[in-house]
Amino acid sequence: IKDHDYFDKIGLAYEKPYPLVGNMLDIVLQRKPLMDMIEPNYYRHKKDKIFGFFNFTRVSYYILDPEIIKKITIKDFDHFVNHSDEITNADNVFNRSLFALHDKEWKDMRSTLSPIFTSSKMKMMYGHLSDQATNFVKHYEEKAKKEDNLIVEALDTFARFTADGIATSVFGFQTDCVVNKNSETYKIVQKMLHDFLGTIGVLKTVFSFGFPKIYNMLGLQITSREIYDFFKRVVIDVMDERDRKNIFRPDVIQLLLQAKKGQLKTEKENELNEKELTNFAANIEYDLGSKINDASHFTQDDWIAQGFIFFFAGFDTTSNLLQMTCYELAMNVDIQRELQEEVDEQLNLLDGKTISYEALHKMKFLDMVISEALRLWVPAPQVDRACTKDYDIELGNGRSVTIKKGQVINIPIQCVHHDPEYFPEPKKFNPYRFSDENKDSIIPGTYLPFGMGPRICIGSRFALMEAKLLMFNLMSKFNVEKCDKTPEKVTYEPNLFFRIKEKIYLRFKLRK
Ligand code: HEM
Repeated sequence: IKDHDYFDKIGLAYEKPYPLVGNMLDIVLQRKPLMDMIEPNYYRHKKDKIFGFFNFTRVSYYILDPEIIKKITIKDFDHFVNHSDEITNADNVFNRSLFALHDKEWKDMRSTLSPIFTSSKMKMMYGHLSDQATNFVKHYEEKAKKEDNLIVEALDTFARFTADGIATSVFGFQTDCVVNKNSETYKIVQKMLHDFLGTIGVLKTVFSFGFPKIYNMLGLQITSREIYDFFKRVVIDVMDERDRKNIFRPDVIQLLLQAKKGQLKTEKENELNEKELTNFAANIEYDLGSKINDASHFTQDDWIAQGFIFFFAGFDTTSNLLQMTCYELAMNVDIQRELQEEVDEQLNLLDGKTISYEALHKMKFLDMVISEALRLWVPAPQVDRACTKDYDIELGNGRSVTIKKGQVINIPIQCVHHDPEYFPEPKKFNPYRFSDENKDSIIPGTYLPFGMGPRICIGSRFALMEAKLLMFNLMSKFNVEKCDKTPEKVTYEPNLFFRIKEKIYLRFKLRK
């Protein structure tokens, strides 16, 4: 309770804390999902623009105002360069990943990696993902021919597709997660998630947060040896082999190898004209002014950590996006028909060929559907920043607050996305919010499914390409329908992780 009078002293509205657990009682008792717990506070304090919050014993803040969100993430980014280390400190692999790196180390790594995720590089990897999406649909076509009533469990189905997609286009190896129920790779991917999100992982994280010194003294870790060895094999051993044998394959490992040698650059002249592509939710990569040509100071473990984070950050998020897009299409049949009309128009133009990167990214309704799914069911409903230099926020009417170095601010993305002031009838799935006529009226700072500013998700283009390819192929052959087991209402698990509680079953019905 040491700091419980902190917000009274600085004159800021806050939520009354309990000893030790602060404002996290509902989470500790597993009574509510994090964002359900935050939402009433969001509306209670909205006019204050910011409120104080006790993350267990630590003083932190929730930022509610879009203008302040923009300032913190973009204009005054140099005060908020890092994510908090509350979770990342518990694990040596996560801790060296781009998500967790701090200050100059982050800037160097981000500058080194960002050329991997430009549109020209996405186009280079496109073929692998396109093959995965076609194979996925072929597999289910075969199944549907045998089973008239083909019911799938959405998360597992799309997680298998996402795992195969990342394995081939990031790591350069073919996996069998979609076609083989007992796939070894899929077991490893599930173990990776379980290490972090299972009970033991959560207890370790909470312990490391409360007692960091004892945690380190005991040499505890979250990533198991098996997962570390897996990423060592698929990152380091493959890079070494390619280097030795001079093998080239268009995937992220190839680009990492180039980055490691300091040879990777963004070639502006080869980039596609983003304005001609519809990718509303995609990131703008900021110029960090750090030109890294020599990446030799990064260690083997640094490269393993980047391979790990590409899988960890990209896998569950994209699977969830696909699950919730299909769920909404099953519940909103008119929207599904409209999407299929757009898909069919493209199919007519293609005359049996596969769709190109450009054509896929010019499909406006597909982009509207995905953008809306990301608004309503944002896969990462909250992001944070640690304050690196004291920062004053003007709150109006002569009020201000100073965020101190080391304190953490949270941005409740889901609350902003669900606020009727910014998105009328917020719980309604309405892709027209993102039509050409409407999208300019979206207030900057109120739509941020991939975060915002220089620290925005580096993989947004990859995720959108993967999701669009799957949806295009799926909609061309199947109607996605609700069945007896489809839940009418979907909620999140009552904990810190943003995972859907209900299993969502859907019917894949072959189109006539
Ligand atoms: C629908 C899919 C995805 C969503 C919604 C998502 C969302 C996010 C969000 C909200 C952040 C934090 C941004 C911030 O703090 O402002 C983030 C960071 C990150 N994401 Fe994603 N992500 C997705 C897919 C991916 C994929 C496919 C990859 C890799 C291939 C990826 C790699 C990363 C990395 C490395 C970071 C840390 C970036 C940094 O700190 O510089 N994500 N993501």
